[in-house]
Amino acid sequence: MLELNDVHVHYGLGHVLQGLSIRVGPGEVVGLFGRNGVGKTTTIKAVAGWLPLTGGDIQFDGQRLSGLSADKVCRLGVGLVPEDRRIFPGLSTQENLEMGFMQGPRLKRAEEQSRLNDIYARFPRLAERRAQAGTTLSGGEQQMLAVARVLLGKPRLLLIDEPTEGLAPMVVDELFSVMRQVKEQGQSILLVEQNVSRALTLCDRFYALERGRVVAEGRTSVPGDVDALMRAIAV
Ligand SMILES: Nc1ncnc2c1ncn2[C@@H]1O[C@H](COP(=O)(O)OP(=O)(O)OP(=O)(O)O)[C@@H](O)[C@H]1O
Repeated sequence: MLELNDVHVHYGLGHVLQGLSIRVGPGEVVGLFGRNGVGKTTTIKAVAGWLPLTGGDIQFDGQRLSGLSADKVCRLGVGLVPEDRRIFPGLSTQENLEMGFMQGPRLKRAEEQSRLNDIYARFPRLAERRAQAGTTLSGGEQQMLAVARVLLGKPRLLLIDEPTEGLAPMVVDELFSVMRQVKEQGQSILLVEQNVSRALTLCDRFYALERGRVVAEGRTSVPGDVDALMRAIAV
């Protein structure tokens, strides 16, 4: 479904992704792990069309993503939940959610309403706070809002960057349960997460990165693969 082939990304002279090749299959949850600064966020941003490639290519369902704008990538069914959540100041929770419709194909008002109702049923705390300014929600609620906003567009692939960073254990549980539901509905996820052991309970497969390249990969169901991952990312 998603395929990165020999991808290179530079920030000026900094060669951050140095020939990265990974893939995500339909319905799969794939973890991207590694120490700070190895290029995980850069990978997510490159897929989402936020950063240009300096080499290689990215395919999604047989279509070339590299070179497309972030907007076009989104319309093809790739939803990004960025690390910094991007809650719009001055907008209510509901208005923040509705921004999720701006990026996808144009929908009839009735379809938008029905998707909003589904989201509020799944995220009752957002329903209770629909009129509250998005930036005044708690960290956990803001993260739920960022995930819910992307889910409104019904992407086939979600890119989720460190969703649980700085959140209380109960909120982390909730987020993992939301991601599990997403998986059960057949949507794919490429997940960057510092809480590796927790992420492994959700992921089907994983990659470990080191200096912008894959140094280990495998399946969570294979203990030897997990051991190799843990060795690769040990500090
Ligand atoms: N806008 C930028 N300009 C210059 N260098 C950057 C920029 N963004 C990231 N980098 C550098 O690129 C490298 C990879 O960063 P990236 O954010 O992809 O790492 P990461 O694996 O996601 O790390 P972390 O776990 O700390 O978020 C780092 O050395 C970082 O300092």
